Amino acid sequence: RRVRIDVVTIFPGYLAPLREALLGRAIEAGLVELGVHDLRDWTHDVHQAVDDSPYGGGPGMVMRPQVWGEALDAVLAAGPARLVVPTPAGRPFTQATAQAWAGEERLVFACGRYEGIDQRVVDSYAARMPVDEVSIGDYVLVGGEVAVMVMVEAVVRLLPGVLGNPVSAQEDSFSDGLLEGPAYTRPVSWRGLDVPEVLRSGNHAAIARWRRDRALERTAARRPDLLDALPEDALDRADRAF
Ligand SMILES: N#Cc1c(-c2ccc3ccn(Cc4cccnc4)c3c2)n[nH]c1N
Repeated sequence: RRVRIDVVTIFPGYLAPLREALLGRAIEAGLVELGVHDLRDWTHDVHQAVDDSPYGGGPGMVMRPQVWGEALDAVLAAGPARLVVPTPAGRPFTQATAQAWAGEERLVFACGRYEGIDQRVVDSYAARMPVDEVSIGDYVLVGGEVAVMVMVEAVVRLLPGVLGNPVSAQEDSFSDGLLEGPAYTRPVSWRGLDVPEVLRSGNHAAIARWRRDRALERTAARRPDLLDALPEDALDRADRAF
């Protein structure tokens, strides 16, 4: 099964890193097909204008619907797809979102800039296909390109054959609802700091318990919201010490 990913942007060069390393190999292996399109290819004026002033006033500029409509009609002509529009006002993009999208045949990402894209673009396509307005986090970026890089990486790593060691969905970090605990490798002592004894004990039950305790401790300290979101039966008696 292969996934076709198309990205429309006024900065196609911004997406070049997608063709490096792991994702680049997935593309070469034919697991992923990636198309990056310059939105300005669908302008017709000498200035290649893609933005205009916002109705109702306010700061900045808004991206014009006509150009986006022609670009997306052209890209979507290749077949049905899920349209993804990154925006600070989007629903949170989570591991669950990545899991869901990993099952799609085609994803088309519309990267906005300025203050975003005229809302009628989303509204007009939402009438005929799944359209997701998503945000990768509670901070403000200048455009959607970085968000698309994040989302494409999170999705493509889930595709069979992409990762060398295919972590199963339930083993993936965040899948048990807790943060990953600390990791260690050689040397056993480094700048006066030693690897925790238990990890070298060979006692796999003790190691599993220690790792769970560290994950619970870290989650309670850094992401208490994740603890609150755990299903009732997720924490056993030993877990409740945290
Ligand atoms: N996903 C995501 C995002 C974005 C994001 C995404 C697309 C666009 C297109 C334009 N802008 C700039 C902009 C627009 C409106 C207000 N403020 C800034 C973007 C920001 N910012 N932060 C995130 N987590």
